[in-house]
Amino acid sequence: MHSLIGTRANITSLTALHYPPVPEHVSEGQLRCGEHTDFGTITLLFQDEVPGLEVLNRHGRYIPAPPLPNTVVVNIGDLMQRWTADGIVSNKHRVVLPDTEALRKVSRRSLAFFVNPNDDAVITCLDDSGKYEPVNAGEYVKGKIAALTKE
Ligand SMILES: O=C(O)CCC(=O)C(=O)O
Ligand SMILES: [Fe+2]
Repeated sequence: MHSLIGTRANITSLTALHYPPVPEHVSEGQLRCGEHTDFGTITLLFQDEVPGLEVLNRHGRYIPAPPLPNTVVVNIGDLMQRWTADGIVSNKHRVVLPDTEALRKVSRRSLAFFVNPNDDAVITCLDDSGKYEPVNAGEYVKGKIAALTKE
């Protein structure tokens, strides 16, 4: 399913994210990265030392996932949720602005390794429950990315 990582037939990507210092005046509720789920299989997220990442827990409350030394955050993607028929859930997450003046003055950097199945993979529920319609992985993820850039 992931055998073609590194070729044009699989859109797994390593993305370098840069959040510039926070301007002095920001709108109410301004975020560095809005609430979302990732789309593919799993995401490996490497954060620098600037906090802000939050994950939604099962009680519907956002909790911080602060940077810890030598620690990688693993987010589950939507295709993994479909594959496992909700056995593993793609968790919502977001990046908020830091509380302190000092941390607002510095950039935040992270590296996200978005792991995706091969473009031609068909993702069906592994338990044969049919809870989700089979989807073509490439079309699914590319469609979600296209919808993002339309917003
Ligand atoms: O920068 C981060 O810590 C999170 C980024 C993220 O969730 C994403 O790009 O999907
Ligand atoms: Fe994400």
